[in-house]
Formats: sequence, C-alpha cells, structure tokens
Amino acid sequence: MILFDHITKSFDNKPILNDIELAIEQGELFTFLGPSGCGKTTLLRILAGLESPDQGRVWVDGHDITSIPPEKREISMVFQHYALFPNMNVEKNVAYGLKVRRISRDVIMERTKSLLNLVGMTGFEKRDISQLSGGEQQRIALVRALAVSPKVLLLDEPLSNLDANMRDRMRREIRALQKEVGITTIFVTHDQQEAMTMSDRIAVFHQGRLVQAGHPMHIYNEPVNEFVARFIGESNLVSCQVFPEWFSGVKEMKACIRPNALHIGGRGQVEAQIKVVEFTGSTVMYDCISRQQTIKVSVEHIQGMKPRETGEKVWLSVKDGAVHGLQVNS
Ligand SMILES: Nc1ncnc2c1ncn2[C@@H]1O[C@H](COP(=O)(O)OP(=O)(O)OP(=O)(O)O)[C@@H](O)[C@H]1O
Repeated sequence: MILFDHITKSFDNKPILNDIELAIEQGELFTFLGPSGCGKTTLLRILAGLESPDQGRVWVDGHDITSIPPEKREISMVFQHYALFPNMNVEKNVAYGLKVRRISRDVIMERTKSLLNLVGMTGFEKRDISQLSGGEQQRIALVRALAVSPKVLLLDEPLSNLDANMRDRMRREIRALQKEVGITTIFVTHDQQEAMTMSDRIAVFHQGRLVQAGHPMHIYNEPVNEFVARFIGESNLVSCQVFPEWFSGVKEMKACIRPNALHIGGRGQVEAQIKVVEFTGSTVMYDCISRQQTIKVSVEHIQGMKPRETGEKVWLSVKDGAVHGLQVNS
C-alpha cells in the first residue's frame, strides 16, 4: 500500500536518509525502529508531506504522492506531545478535523460519540484537556487522528511521555484499536521492546540506512548483523571459525547466540563460572565467564526453584540450531 521508492534526504549537506526502499502492506502495524537520530522521524515526515525527499518517490495505493501537499494526503499523525487544543474540550478536539471538512453536525456528533466509546471515554465529552491524565490525552489524540478516516495513521513516539505502567497498557490498547479499525499504521520508536510487542513488521534503521525489515521474531532470531543483534534484545556475540563442507579455507566470522538459547548445568560444551545473578521475575539472567568472555544465559524462573549462586562453576551448552551467523557490519 505504501512504497518508499529509493528515498534519499540530506539536511545541510549531511546525509540523513540513504536510498530507503521499503513497502508497507495494507492494514499492517509497521514500526520504524532505531537509535535517536537515525532518520525515522524524517522518513515519517516525508510520508506525511512535511518534508520532501531529495531523491526518490513516495507511493500510496499505486499513486505517486511525492508532490501532493500534506492536507490532501489522507494521512493523520500523532506526535510525542499530543498537540491537543488546550482551549477546547474533549468533544471539540475530536470533532475538529470533521468540522474543518464541513461535515454535518449530526454526523460529527454520531462519529465523536462512537470514537469516544471505542477508547472507553464516553462521559468525558465536556472535560477540559487539562483535566485528563497522560493516558487519557493520548487516547483523545488517537481518536482525533482517526476521526477524519485517514488512509494511514502515523504515530511518532506517542508513548514516550507516559510512565512504565501506562505505556504498557497503551501499547495493548493501540494494538487492539488498530486491529479493530484495520488502519495501516506506522509507529516510530527507539524502544525495541515496544516495537517487538506491537508490530506486525519492523524496519531497523541505523545511521540513515534501512538495515533489516521483517517480522519481530524473524529479526530477533535472525539479525543480519552485529548492530541489529545488539539493538534487539540481549545477545552473546562470539567470534567463530567456520569450516565449509568442501574445504576452501577457514572463514572467520561472528555469531549471535541469544541468552535463552543456552542451557546451563549438566555436562555441557563450555565450562564457565557465574559472575552475576539477576532475578527479573519471570527469568533469572546469569553473566558467566569463560575464557575471559562474558556469556549471558537466561533461564526461566520456576517458583520454588533456587537460582544458582555467584562463583558457582557450571557447564554451558548451546541448544540445537541456535547459533546464528552474522554479516560483517557495513
Ligand atoms: N529540519 C532539519 N534541519 C536540519 N537537521 C535536521 C532537521 N530535521 C532533522 N534533522 C537531523 O536529522 C537527523 C535525523 O533526525 P530524525 O528526527 O529523523 O531522527 P530520529 O531517528 O527520528 O530520532 P529521534 O528518535 O531522536 O526522534 C538528526 O541528526 C536531526 O538533527
């Protein structure tokens, strides 16, 4: 449905986006993930029409929209600071876009009512924005964006102002709402956990380049390079030597082994000593030392089971098929 067709952008001669090619499907919740400054927001703003690319085209539904002004693109955006109108009550905020489009009063009232109902905020119609919690403001910002029935919804770090509990709750709410409405949505975040839990697919960006795109599980299990392996979840990156089947010399490369792909105890492959024990609730994370390397191992915590202790000598083994070879970082 959306195609970024070789998008390149610089600011003050500094390259910000480098030849981005990416297709997003109808109805997907697609996340742009990457560290601060990697160009995620700039790409989102190019889709919204708030920036123009130096090179490349943007396509929506088979139409080239690169030169179409933002207000004609049928794309709504929710920002980190929700940008609600403080001088209008809840109802007026939600209805604003419809009023500007000269929709009839009855339709506006009906639509506002059903949208507030959708996010569990019936009864809040006359409240001032200042009388709402952060989570409530976020819900209003979301339904205000949805009110005009856009083709695409853009969410730029919309949860970063909320506390941890509310973030968690809103993640699930946004996901459920997006599925219910079925709207193609692009979500921007630098929080890998947020990206993993919410998205149908993720694109990982690094220094203006698209490094990898795919299903969260695919990116976690098969990171293409060291950057992705480190950025998404915990990982053990180990140097290894690969002996090809038909001997043509030893290949030196790096491999990623996730902490939950290692087994601790019994008679294993590598001897190690436990240096740090971290209890997280559902898992116990061990930092083990073997040949001066730290190896992280995570073990499911079963109630009543005593964790191992610092200083304990243990054997580690890798579960079958859990070593994933990495490309050298470009
Ligand atoms: N209008 C502009 N003029 C000059 N530089 C800009 C402009 N907009 C963005 N930049 C620069 O482009 C780079 C990428 O910014 P962008 O906001 O796209 O990154 P981001 O990945 O969304 O980061 P964050 O997660 O911090 O929002 C940054 O170095 C930023 O300072």
